[in-house]
Amino acid sequence: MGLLEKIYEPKDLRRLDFTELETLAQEIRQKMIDVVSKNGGHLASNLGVVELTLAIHRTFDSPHDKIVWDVGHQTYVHKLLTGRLDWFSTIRQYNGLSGFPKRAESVHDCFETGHSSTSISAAVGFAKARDVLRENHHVLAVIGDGAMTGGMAFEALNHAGQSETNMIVVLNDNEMSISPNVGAMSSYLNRLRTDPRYDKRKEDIEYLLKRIPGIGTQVAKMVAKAKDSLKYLLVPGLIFEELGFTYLGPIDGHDQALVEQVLDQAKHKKGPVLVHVVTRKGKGYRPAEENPDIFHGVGPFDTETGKRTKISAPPTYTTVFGETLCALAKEDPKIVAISAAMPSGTGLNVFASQFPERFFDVGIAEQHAVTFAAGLAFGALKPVVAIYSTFYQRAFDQVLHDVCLQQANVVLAIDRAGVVGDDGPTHHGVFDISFFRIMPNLVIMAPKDENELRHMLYTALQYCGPVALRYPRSVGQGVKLDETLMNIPIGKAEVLRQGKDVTLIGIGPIVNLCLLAAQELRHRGVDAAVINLRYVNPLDRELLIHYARLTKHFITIEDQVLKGGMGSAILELLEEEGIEGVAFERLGYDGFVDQGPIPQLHKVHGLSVKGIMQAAERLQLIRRVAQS
Ligand SMILES: Cc1ncc(C[n+]2csc(CCOP(=O)(O)OP(=O)(O)O)c2C)c(N)n1
Ligand SMILES: CC(=O)[C@@H](O)[C@H](O)COP(=O)(O)O
Ligand SMILES: [Mg+2]
Repeated sequence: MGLLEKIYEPKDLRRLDFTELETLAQEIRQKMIDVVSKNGGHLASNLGVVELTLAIHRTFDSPHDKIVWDVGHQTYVHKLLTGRLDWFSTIRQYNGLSGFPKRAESVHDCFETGHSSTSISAAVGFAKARDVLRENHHVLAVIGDGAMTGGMAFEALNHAGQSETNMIVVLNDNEMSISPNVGAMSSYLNRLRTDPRYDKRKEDIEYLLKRIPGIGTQVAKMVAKAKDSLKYLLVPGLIFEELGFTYLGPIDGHDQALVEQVLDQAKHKKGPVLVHVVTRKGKGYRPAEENPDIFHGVGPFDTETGKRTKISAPPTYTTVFGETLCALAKEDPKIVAISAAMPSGTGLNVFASQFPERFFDVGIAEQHAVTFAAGLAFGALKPVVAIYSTFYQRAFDQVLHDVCLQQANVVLAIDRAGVVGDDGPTHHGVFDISFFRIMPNLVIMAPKDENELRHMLYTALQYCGPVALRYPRSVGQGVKLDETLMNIPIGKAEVLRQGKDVTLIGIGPIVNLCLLAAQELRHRGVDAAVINLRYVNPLDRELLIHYARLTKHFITIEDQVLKGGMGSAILELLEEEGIEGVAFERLGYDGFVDQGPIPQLHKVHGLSVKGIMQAAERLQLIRRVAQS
């Protein structure tokens, strides 16, 4: 039995000495490497916080003390130390342990995350609640340097610094977001990390003071006590100090004893404290240390070599998007691209290397990314902002107020639209049609395959006004890619199959299921039309009205929540047109969706041929479909 098996709750850690802790840290790293090599997951970030997490749990008393993790992708160590070792092998799997903090999973997960830069706000909330209720516990936010680039983090620092409440922000600085970290704050942290003057000057000043005849030693002692004022002497203008925080650091986050010592110091200070901890992303596993970006969120891999299992598959939508954008940008020098800290995830890394002056990584700042794009557009450029669907939720008002209201020529590329798989409910991109569809002036399109994606991107860049283009996380359909790109008329759907008994309508690649279902229905004597809607806004009103009158039965399917989605848009259209008597079935999600493999999630939620057949049965077009 290893040491890890003997840790049932965090307090078990407190009886270990530093040699045992070193052994435990190794066991934790091995466990994470083994499990993530099978399930996939956020390995590098977790390897980097082993000593830090041990130190936090040894210094503080969770769940009495509140530990709020930012993003939450680095909570595997925390999970292993808080009674979840037995389920750890199920992490990120269907019905398994979540890859992020989950309140329902443990009392030690006091706040759920997945989206970045929320931890300080939540921690101020916990701290203020404690103050109001006159309770007595510690509150910590653990935030990475990447997450610290997000606007919410600055808003919360601003609030916390003035509030004078007791709370601790642990800044885990590994110089990395998913890719190398960007921005002025990152440069500032780098200056703090690398400034040799801090320790040197402190020693020099103490030495000089001690040499003042008669009173030197006394003064040196007084100054050493007044550490904060000494620090002002040494590192003037520390941003965090100016904001009202006591700044402690930078310290080596892999020095177990030192981290514990400084956290303990922070614990006894009054008011907000920021502890700046320097760690190495991927620490302890060479492939991850060498490629922290690849091992940020990694699929299954060989633990010996760190190599991913290669499966031959068509290119992903993301890859086709990135390559098509580069091809178009070669011809048009006005095209520029913007990423919010995800150049490789969005396929814009290729653009970044080909057109470095025309590429902008703004950090984890989706709101800024969108308004910045509006500014670029009014400055006569053609900006393409590529953000995951789930992270566009952050930029709702910027799209509405800064892009749509002013009709800015901005292309909003919505990557990871639809369910995304193992990251689960925090990351599924299943709301964007609903929240974008209500925005006046916004054209919304989604391709049925990667070839259509290319034409749509071309169309979006030709169009005058805001366009949103949504596509999923998955690999493409493996179709041939046309060399010459063409405009797809705005608001025109595509009839994939004629039919007179029922109309199956889909948007995005999920529409391909309708073709398969139409064949099945044919065997059952039902003649189904299939429409690739292409545009949710504007709708192809004429075509939809024609098929409503002809078939009188509609089945819609979308990789999206039902409320406010594509099916809802068509229902609204029928109502507006006063068309009655159309029997309607909508397939999509009803609320948050669990984690799990994408095909399984589709199946569970009826986004399948069987699901369409069952819908046809409910419409009484066919008799009962066999249950399996
Ligand atoms: C709002 C939002 N945008 C983008 C992301 C994607 N994302 C997840 S982790 C991450 C990098 C975080 O870097 P950091 O906080 O430094 O943590 P590290 O992985 O380095 O430990 C990004 C960009 C996100 N989770 N939330
Ligand atoms: C934690 C986080 O938000 C990202 O790391 C996300 O998991 C990336 O998802 P993809 O794997 O789809 O790029
Ligand atoms: Mg980081």
